[in-house]
Amino acid sequence: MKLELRGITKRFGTFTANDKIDLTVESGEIHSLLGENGAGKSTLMNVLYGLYEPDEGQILLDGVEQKFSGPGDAIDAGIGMVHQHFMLIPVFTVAENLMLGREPTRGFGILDLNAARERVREISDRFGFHIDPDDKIEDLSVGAQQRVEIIKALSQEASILVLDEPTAVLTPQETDELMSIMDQLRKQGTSIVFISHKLREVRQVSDKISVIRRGKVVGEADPSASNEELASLMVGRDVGLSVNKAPAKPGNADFRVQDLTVFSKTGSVLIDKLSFDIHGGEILVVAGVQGNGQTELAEAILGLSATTSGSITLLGKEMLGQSVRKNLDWGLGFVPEDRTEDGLVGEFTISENVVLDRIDQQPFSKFGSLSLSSIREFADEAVEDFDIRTPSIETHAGRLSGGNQQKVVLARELGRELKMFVASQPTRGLDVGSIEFVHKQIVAARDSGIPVLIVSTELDEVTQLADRIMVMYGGRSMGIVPPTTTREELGKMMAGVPYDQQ
Ligand SMILES: Nc1ncnc2c1ncn2[C@@H]1O[C@H](COP(=O)(O)OP(=O)(O)OP(=O)(O)O)[C@@H](O)[C@H]1O
Repeated sequence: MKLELRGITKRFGTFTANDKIDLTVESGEIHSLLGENGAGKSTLMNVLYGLYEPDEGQILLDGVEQKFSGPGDAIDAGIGMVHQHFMLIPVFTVAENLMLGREPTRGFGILDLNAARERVREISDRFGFHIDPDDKIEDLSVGAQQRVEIIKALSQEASILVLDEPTAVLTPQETDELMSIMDQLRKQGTSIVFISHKLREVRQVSDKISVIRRGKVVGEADPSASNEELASLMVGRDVGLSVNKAPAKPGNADFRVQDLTVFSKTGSVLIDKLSFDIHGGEILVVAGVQGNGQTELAEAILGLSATTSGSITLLGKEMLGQSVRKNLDWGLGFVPEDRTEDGLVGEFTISENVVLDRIDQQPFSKFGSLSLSSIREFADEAVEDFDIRTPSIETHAGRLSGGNQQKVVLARELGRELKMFVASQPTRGLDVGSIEFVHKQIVAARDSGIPVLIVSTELDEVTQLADRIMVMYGGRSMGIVPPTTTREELGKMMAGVPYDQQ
């Protein structure tokens, strides 16, 4: 089915998020939308999916104008959307989730469980998804859950599929699988609108690329264009795609982890007698396929893990067994993996979010009362320094684009005196210009002389940012290696082969 968006304008108050956007997606075409954080990509897709009513403009499918008053209408017209945060019910099976189908208010899509099972099998076989209709969602990997979302959309006869940053949460292998699924879907005539900040993927999979900047389409790019060309078209300036940093000048081993063991609620071992240290003025990047203990390591440092043994010390002080609050007050800057769950309070304003856990401290509180001018001043600086695209510092954080939410968290955590900085997936969802900026900030934190621990699944980020790399597999370290280690060697470590046995 051919999709045409003509002159779509969407305003939020006085702010124009989409400004007369024209976009044509041919039948069986993969059309990528490229644009910096806050450019208006998700807003445009929400208009297409009936979540927002445009202030101006038309949506045409095969030349016929559509009026959507909600997602139900868009689904009926053949539009499917795979959200970044999945809409599946974890305790139900794949087939049961399909039965629930559609939007909650619209009742059931497929009423008969056997029919739903059959539908899952048929679609899964046709595209090689390897999904069993009786699998429980909570038992599936993130990649498999995403395939269930795609099955759900296809079971509703979607002929236009919107994938909004689908690879942000995937492992490299899962990303490859998704790319080949997209290719299959295209061959069978499905049109796909693909949103990603990863230029390599966009170039690999697209038939066409449209670039959006500040709410306007600023041009089309050829998939054969170089990463540098795409980046500068997107951001409007040249972007350094590699990290510029002087060699580390490591000081003392300020941060030490000794025999750290972390247990799950059910008693299984998530981290197994892990020992390593990080020197002041050094960046250690913890690499590995998601789910090998990296998240648990970050959480243990913060003070979130319930059952642990061993020790974690920063400048000689034991952190394990302390409350989160104590560890933050001691000088730990912490960026969690999931900004919307753990990093921000969506209903609070940007000003409130940048001072969140320090609101009762100097200079934000004086003699027991809040100093609104200090809070405002700090928030203005954060917005300026971190280039947070927002109508105002009084905007609710939940209203910001994904990448800009991440910048709010980073601004808060880097904007104070730190003794150590820990960040999980610090550039997830960020555009290339913002990644360049965040990497500079991380290097600056290192150069202030503190130990820095970064958890990342992006190999490019791992090798560019690290002074040393620790690869985790099955809750253990497969070795601590220099950033010059080859991708092949790192790949083997990620698959569970210790460096000294290669
Ligand atoms: N409901 C809303 N109310 C007010 N402003 C909004 C709302 N939704 C989006 N915006 C604003 O519209 C702009 C575009 O946001 P959008 O989410 O479309 O960007 P994006 O291109 O998808 O960015 P990212 O790559 O960071 O996900 C942002 O400045 C955002 O703050």
